[in-house]
Amino acid sequence: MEKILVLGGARSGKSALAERWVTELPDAGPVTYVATAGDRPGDDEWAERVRRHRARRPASWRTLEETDVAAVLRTAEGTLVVDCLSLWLTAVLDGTGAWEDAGALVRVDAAVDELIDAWRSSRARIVAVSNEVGSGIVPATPSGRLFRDLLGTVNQRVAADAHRVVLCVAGRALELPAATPIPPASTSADLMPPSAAESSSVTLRCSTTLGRASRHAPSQTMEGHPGVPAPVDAEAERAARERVDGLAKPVGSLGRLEEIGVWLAARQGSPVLRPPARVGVTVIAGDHGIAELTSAYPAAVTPAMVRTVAAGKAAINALASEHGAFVRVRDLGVDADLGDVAPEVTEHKVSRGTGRIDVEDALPREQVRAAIAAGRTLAGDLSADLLIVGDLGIGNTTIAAALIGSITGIDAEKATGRGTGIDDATLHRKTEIVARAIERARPVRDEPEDLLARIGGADLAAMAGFLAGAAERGVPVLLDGVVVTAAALVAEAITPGSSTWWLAGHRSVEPAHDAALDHLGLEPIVDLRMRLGEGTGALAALPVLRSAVAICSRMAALADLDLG
Ligand SMILES: Cc1cc2ncn([C@H]3O[C@H](COP(=O)(O)O)[C@@H](O)[C@H]3O)c2cc1C
Ligand SMILES: O=C(O)c1cccnc1
Repeated sequence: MEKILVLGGARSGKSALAERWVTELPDAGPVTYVATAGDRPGDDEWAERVRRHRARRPASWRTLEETDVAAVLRTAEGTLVVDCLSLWLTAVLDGTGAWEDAGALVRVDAAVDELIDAWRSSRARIVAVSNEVGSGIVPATPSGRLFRDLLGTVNQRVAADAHRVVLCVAGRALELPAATPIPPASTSADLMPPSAAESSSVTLRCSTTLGRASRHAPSQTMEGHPGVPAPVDAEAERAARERVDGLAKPVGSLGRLEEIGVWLAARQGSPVLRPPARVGVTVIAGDHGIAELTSAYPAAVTPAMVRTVAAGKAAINALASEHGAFVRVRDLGVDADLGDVAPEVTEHKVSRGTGRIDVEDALPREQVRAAIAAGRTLAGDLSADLLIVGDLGIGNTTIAAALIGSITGIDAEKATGRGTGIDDATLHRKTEIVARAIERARPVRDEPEDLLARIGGADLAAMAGFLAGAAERGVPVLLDGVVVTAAALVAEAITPGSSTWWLAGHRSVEPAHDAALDHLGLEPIVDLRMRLGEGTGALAALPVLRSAVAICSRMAALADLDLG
């Protein structure tokens, strides 16, 4: 059920807001108010505060004075207001003696882990209130500093698993955006947009106070089974459809947004949608033997663009920083030495370029296998709850056309496009090369590894492994353009049924794209006449996906309209 975190300073209006929300809920069911304040014998002012709070609440609410919040969350049904996590933390510090004894911090850690676990798994709808205490100057006392740091971390961890987080200031609520440009402690620094780089050391330091400040999406903690896509939650899908149909609008009037919302609910495993909190873009680069014959640009652009993505200055970086996604780039098969960019950029490199696919194999089968495995690893080593993979490599639209032609059966004339913008003579040559590649691949068109060895490349193989790996782990993917969708066709052959975890982000100008999408039964979300790759078309669709989540999670029910 829905989890909401309300943050704010003292007297910001946070408790009143939480209570008002719950009072106004049409389907709150039985409401339990969990007061974590505890007694303060002999403190009359405190007793008066508690009395005032109580008087404000509806008489039908049950009040539970309880500091073991985790136990309450585990067994609760209906709706809970937990007020507040800061007093709960105070009680934990009191109970463990951790104010003075640093050795007792492990027990605080354990209590926080337990709370987070209960928050995540609780069947109740929960509105939790907590203090935002980090804005002032550094407290003068060690206990003040300890409390401030611990509470900041608790708030981060609770927020990471909340459907909504709001910040109250002066009695007004500010809805906090879902995506936070802060990488989890476990991932490498190359996921940061440049603007976040300065604050990263602070972030990582804070997040280790309690071991882990952010969680992996549940599906990410599962290894996944090679060759088998994770199941989707049909019951969540049915319940989400029913919920969406019952919102304050004519049935079906929000069109594709409704479909996307229901699709995502089935993959998140809950009819109550959560906006994607961490969107990870992995750009996979490689060179191709045919490039000089079929592209408008020289192959030297590939390594140059890898550097540009790593520097945060490519189109994909611009879109990602605008829409709260992280970008990393990996060289799987660039025909240049990129070891100096950053060690992780070449961590999975398997080749330098490929053979000319019209006359020879692209690469040996062992390299294909290694690249597929690398792709699977890359899909699993991010704590992202929405994945995007992008392509980078001069000549790669030729490879895409050949793969799409081989798998879907469309001929080279239909499959071949102008890529980066080639002239008629180059288009003619490219079409012949694609036709010869399709011919060479005919005997192995149903064998993904052999097909990639003949007419693919390390980058395409890694993208295919990535897309299969995401489906095996149960992480939704937004597909990009023609190159990524060519890899998706291969991934569907590696792990049949993978496409159930993918949404087509956009429709590329490249002619083979439509055939590939049709083959997969996918309908693109946007058509902006884009033809770049890098993952840009997928990111162009991300705001639409967020819109779908917004309508599905924030609207009133039709049944609650006051028709006089
Ligand atoms: C500066 C530049 C940046 C790019 N970013 C992606 N691509 C895209 O265009 C290339 C594929 O088109 P073709 O098959 O015609 O070579 C790939 O690098 C692809 O990622 C780029 C291309 C260029 C020139
Ligand atoms: O659709 C794509 O992915 C694409 C199109 C042209 C050039 N590079 C990529």
